[in-house]
Amino acid sequence: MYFHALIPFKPVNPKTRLSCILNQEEREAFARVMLEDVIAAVQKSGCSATLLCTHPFKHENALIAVRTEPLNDAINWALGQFHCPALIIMADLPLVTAGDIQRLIRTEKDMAIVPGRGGGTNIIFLKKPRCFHADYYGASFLDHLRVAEECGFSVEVIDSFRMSTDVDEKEDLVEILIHGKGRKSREYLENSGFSIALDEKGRVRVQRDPHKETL
Ligand SMILES: Nc1nc2c(ncn2[C@@H]2O[C@H](COP(=O)(O)OP(=O)(O)OP(=O)(O)O)[C@@H](O)[C@H]2O)c(=O)[nH]1
Ligand SMILES: C[C@H](OP(=O)(O)O)C(=O)O
Repeated sequence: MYFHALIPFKPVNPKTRLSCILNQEEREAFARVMLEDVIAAVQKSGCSATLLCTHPFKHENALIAVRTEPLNDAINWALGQFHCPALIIMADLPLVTAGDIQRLIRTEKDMAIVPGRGGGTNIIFLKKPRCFHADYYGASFLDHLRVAEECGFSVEVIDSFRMSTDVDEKEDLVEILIHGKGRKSREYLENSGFSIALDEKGRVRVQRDPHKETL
């Protein structure tokens, strides 16, 4: 089945929670390569991509809508335009695969949802998007379940390591370095001097080659 994927994307000064290890130029480049990984998976799954961007942006494989309002307002504007099922997928999920996306769009329920760690929402598939409204930030996963209930939707919650791994904090980079084989995001991190190391308690963490640090 062929569906439309809506990908919110902030190209300017994104991923501020990574400011401790990446400067603004690097965060913008890193956000773009994560987006590339997401678009590649979306396209391979047979879906088309529309980027809902805060600023003007170009991509050869995606339609662009520039919306300057806050995230939820921008998504809710877009949902109102849909006459067919829609996928909302965040741009910071570089481990996602085409098979993962197909798993969502094949749901027999009215809605499929993938939680992010810490209470967030990483992906939503909606058969009737016009009835729904987005409520991202905070414990958005619980909020989206509540909205689904108000809409009378049946819901499938999808448990998936790859889809639940959103990249917000420094610690999340470990997952890309370990599980991101073939991903542009992993290549970017490796070329920027990142690698994994063990801390004194034996936990895996990221480290950066001081010669490639720019902060
Ligand atoms: N259209 C739109 N997309 C947004 C906006 N804010 C964030 N996004 C996108 O929404 C997704 C999830 O956002 P966050 O994880 O908070 O990303 P972020 O705002 O770049 O990161 P932080 O500055 O660390 O909060 C990512 O795909 C972002 O690119 C916004 O105001 N409008
Ligand atoms: C947009 C927000 O992302 P987070 O800040 O949890 O990564 C959410 O999932 O509600």
